Amino acid sequence: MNLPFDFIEQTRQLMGAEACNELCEALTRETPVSIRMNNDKCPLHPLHATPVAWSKGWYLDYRPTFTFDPLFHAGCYYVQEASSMFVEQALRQYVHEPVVMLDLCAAPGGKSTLARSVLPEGSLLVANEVIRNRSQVLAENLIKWGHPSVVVTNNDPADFAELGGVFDVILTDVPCSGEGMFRKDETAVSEWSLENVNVCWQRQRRILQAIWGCLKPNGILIYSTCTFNREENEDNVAWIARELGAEVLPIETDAAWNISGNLTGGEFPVYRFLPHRTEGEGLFLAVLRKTCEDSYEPASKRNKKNKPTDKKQTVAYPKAVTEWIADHKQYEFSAENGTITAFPATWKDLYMRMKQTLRVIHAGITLAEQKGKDWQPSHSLAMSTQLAPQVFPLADLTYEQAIAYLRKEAITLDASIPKGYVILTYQNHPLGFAKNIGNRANNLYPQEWRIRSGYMPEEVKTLLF
Ligand SMILES: C[S@@+](CC[C@H](N)C(=O)[O-])C[C@H]1O[C@@H](n2cnc3c(N)ncnc32)[C@H](O)[C@@H]1O
Repeated sequence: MNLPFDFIEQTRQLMGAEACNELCEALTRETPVSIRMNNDKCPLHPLHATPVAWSKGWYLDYRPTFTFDPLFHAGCYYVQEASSMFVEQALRQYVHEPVVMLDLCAAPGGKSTLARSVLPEGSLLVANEVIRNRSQVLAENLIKWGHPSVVVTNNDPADFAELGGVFDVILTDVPCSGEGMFRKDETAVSEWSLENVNVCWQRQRRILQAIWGCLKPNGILIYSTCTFNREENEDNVAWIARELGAEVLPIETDAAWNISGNLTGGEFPVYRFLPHRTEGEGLFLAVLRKTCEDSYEPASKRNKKNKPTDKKQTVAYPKAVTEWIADHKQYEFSAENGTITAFPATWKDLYMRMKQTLRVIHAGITLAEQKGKDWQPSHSLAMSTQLAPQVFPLADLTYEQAIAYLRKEAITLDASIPKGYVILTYQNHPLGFAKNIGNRANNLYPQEWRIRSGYMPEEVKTLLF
């Protein structure tokens, strides 16, 4: 890999010649493979793996063929590079009560799925992505993760102003110049320039400025990038503290983790993962508490004339559908435009406001979609940790059948499986629904999520337990 001359020069100035050389050498090495288990679905330890010290993640000694691992599609784990898992420490050390958290720049969903596993039960997570096709990937990953207290939106940061200062925690994992991704992503190297670093730090400030009023006074901001330069990191943290009004908070760490601190001589604590010192990609993270008292008033208070809501068609639906999830009394149900959704009742009012002001692309559990006179159970229900046991018959698939199902190919089930909607599982983990009509079963796997590759690796390495 040919690192840009200006990058080497900038890094040498920041950390000195020796550290810069070590970093550049580390950027030529193989990227470690790491995953995080979804403990709500699969609380197992992978084999041939070592724990990530600052998180509940695992480094694998081998590289599974994730696309061809049915458990990956079942949401049993997420493939995430290890440094990013440090967000877990920030949340565990500063969030102890149920909160409303916004992950503003969330796609593809690594830190959102992590946050959803770590937040105290009773919390609501709003995961947002401004780029439309990336927001679909975000929704897919959060649906597979299966937690019901999630809203996925596709909005520009400025759109959140109408909601008001409703968030206790905001994570801004901002778009950056990506120096920490150089060994993972060659385009990060080819697109890097000093001009782009300038564009990035200014864009990051605009994003922070736009969302700051949505954070409650005393709320927590987690600021992170995957780049090394000071402009996008320490300089931006100093700017947030000074211009927006915040104090920078420390995170307790273990010296053995080899995390580096502030490289600019500033007094405030920041956490840098440098690939020559820690086993992972580049990450910068800081935690701030909002000290200024200002936050946005919700739009309904600022302006009595509320935005007109979409004229959604509400329809009647069979109450039996509500029993497809466990603890259904904890949920509010709505049936709009041929889709039945269950959403945690605690957050009903906020959810209504989000539907009025934001582009919500997924929320809670999508239970069923209307097909003629029939209510067809949704994939989101199959993926949900709240799926009620014993409502649908189960059929456990062989590896070959599971891959065929995930490719959305036709499948035939054993004659003992009852007709009607069936949950197909692999190693007892739900993969999705099929409608068994006897001589064959209609494959209800979402078309857009299917495995597209016709290739089957000669040696299939899946995750080992
Ligand atoms: C570093 S990535 C997020 C990675 C993600 N947090 C994760 O852990 O999987 C930054 C994200 O910000 C989005 N983004 C780009 N421009 C943006 C903007 N102006 N405002 C908000 N987000 C933006 C990008 O599309 C990208 O998905």
